[in-house]
Amino acid sequence: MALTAVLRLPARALLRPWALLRGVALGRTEAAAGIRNGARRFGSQHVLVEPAAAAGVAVMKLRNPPVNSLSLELLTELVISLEKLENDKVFRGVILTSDCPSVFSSGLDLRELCGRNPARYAEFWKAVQEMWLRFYLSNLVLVAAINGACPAGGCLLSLTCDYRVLADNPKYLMGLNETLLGIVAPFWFKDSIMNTIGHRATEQALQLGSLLPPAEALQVGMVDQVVPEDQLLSTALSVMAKWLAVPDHARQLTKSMIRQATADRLLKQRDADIQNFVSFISKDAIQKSLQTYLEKLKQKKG
Ligand SMILES: CCCCC/C=C\CCCC/C=C/C(=O)SCCNC(=O)CCNC(=O)[C@H](O)C(C)(C)COP(=O)(O)OP(=O)(O)OC[C@H]1O[C@@H](n2cnc3c(N)ncnc32)[C@H](O)[C@@H]1OP(=O)(O)O
Repeated sequence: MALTAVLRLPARALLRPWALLRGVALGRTEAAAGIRNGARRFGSQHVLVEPAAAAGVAVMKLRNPPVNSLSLELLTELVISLEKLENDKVFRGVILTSDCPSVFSSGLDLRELCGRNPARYAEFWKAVQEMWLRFYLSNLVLVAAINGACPAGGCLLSLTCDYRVLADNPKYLMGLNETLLGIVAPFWFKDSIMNTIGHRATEQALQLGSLLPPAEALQVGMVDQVVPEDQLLSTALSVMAKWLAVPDHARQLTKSMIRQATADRLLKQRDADIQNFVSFISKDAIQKSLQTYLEKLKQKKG
């Protein structure tokens, strides 16, 4: 970026060099680098963050086409983006949504679970843990505006949020379907859903690997609201306004009081959980199941 262009930027942009550096790294223009109508905007390859119409609110969009599978890169960028927002005192709430048509997130990237070496599995699982811990314990208000299918790890990501709004479309199925892939959702996936929909509903949803359409997701409490697709963002903003009307310190301490014990269960055994994952996913039978599932997904089109 030329010096003259830098000098034309508002002073507050210069106080946040990461926003500029990101723009420079991506070779973008001044507007795309983060300054549009006086509002900051930043992005990485797979996560786009822009200020919402409401003060103090950012919209974080997943953009890993075609289906926002949670690769190591996307998971890492999600955590970095959230951290930037948490460190920027301007922001108090984030609306999490998808930039890919009709899919919120297809869950963990199956290519990360197949045919890799143990070190890579361990690195990937650490990133999944990190994403969950950082989003689950974030002191920002997180509202998921779910604008597409939301299976497995995608559902987990939405469960870290304080509130979920789902667009009303029968194709937007949601749930933890791990058992249908022949794999097992770890205890902290189970804790996330059980804290949301309760014990009995979890017994069914998790064992059956249920993917629920909007009306059923609402009925069981997996989402808090189902709205027509064209009202998704405005609803998320209204919800956000209600949550932001509460003083931050009181809400944050309350959130932590409710969620910390669940997070601590993982924090106390992160390494063991990684080892468990690596040995489970490396088994021949599990690899076979996953390969078959991936093949079926690919054949679906043909
Ligand atoms: C007792 C000890 C326990 C220890 C536990 C240890 C480990 C296990 C835990 C692991 C937890 C795993 C969590 C996960 O998240 S696994 C991922 C599960 N995800 C799914 O089942 C969703 C699969 N995808 C779909 O159902 C659909 O793709 C869709 C999201 C509904 C979108 O449908 P559509 O728009 O029709 O797109 P396509 O199906 O045509 O897909 C387009 C291409 O994307 C590829 N794809 C889809 N999903 C994934 C994925 N998750 N990862 C990688 N790639 C994916 C698909 O194959 C197509 O590829 P192509 O264009 O090359 O054919």
